[in-house]
Amino acid sequence: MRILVFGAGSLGSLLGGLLARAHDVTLVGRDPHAERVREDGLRVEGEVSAHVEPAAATAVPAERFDLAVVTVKAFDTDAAAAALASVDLDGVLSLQNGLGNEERLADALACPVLAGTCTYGARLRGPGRVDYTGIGEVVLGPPGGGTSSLADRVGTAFDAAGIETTVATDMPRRRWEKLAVNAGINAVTALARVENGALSEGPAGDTARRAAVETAAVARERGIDLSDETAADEVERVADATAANRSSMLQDVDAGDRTEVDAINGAVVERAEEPVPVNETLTALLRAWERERGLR
Ligand SMILES: NC(=O)C1=CN([C@@H]2O[C@H](COP(=O)(O)OP(=O)(O)OC[C@H]3O[C@@H](n4cnc5c(N)ncnc54)[C@H](O)[C@@H]3O)[C@@H](O)[C@H]2O)C=CC1
Ligand SMILES: CC(C)(CO)C(=O)C(=O)O
Repeated sequence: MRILVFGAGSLGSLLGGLLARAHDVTLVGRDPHAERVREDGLRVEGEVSAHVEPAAATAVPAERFDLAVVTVKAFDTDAAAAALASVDLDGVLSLQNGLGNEERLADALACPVLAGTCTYGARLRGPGRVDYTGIGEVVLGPPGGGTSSLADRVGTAFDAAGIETTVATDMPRRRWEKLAVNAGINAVTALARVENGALSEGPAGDTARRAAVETAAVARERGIDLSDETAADEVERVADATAANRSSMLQDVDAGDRTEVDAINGAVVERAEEPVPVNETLTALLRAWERERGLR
């Protein structure tokens, strides 16, 4: 399969590196990372060690691809969609966190767009080097649910590359469940400057669970079968399972970078029909932090 990975940072480089073991992969990212991959290949270290040599560029090549995997941060999705609009593609898969990415890609592109959630852990360590920090899985399928031959083909391709993959027919529920987890964990750990494990016993755990429960209520307003208990239990389960993690949003705050709060807690606030005070507060505080640093 000819696969384009658009947004070759941490997650895109890890998955692109794993996919390159079985497919013809082109990474689109930024220099110096893209340049080093062109010169010396890509080194995957951590849970798996590999040295692969995918093509790498800073702009989309004028070639045909069977699939584009989108792994830019949510606030870069519109630019990614604009860049992909000129590419001859059979399909697109978003593996981004947050809500709205698939819809924005589908609005801009003629080919089918698949939704995806990813619990692999990845961290770009320097040009040409990516750390595989946690084994997870990719779940993918049509954004509105149901089956598709594209989803089946992509699932087979990911399996062939040794990526733990589930082709799902209930992506709407899975996307909202992942959103509830991120709405609970990411913003709270970023503001408190704590690792995910601090939510299990500490005072911030209740805030995380309440943000997730608010998210579940908004999901039910939109016909998604997601209970308060499931949302709260998933926050606790994931926080325990990733206890030593600094969440991606905390890593963004650590680095002084823009966060994905608009696509996570902000997306809950934007879609809520009833007040969601915890998500409103988390969104406002992170936006204030970003504004203070000229990030928005
Ligand atoms: N890193 C991880 O372990 C996981 C990340 N995610 C999600 O995956 C998405 C990506 O996350 P990360 O890889 O951590 O972010 P990242 O910031 O490391 O990677 C995104 C990359 O896309 C590049 N990019 C953006 N626009 C571009 C353009 N127009 N042309 C070329 N390159 C462009 C950026 O330079 C950056 O290197 C986010 O939505 C994140 O929440 C989900 C699960 C795990
Ligand atoms: C599941 C969790 C919270 C793991 O840290 C994550 O997806 C993230 O950090 O973005």
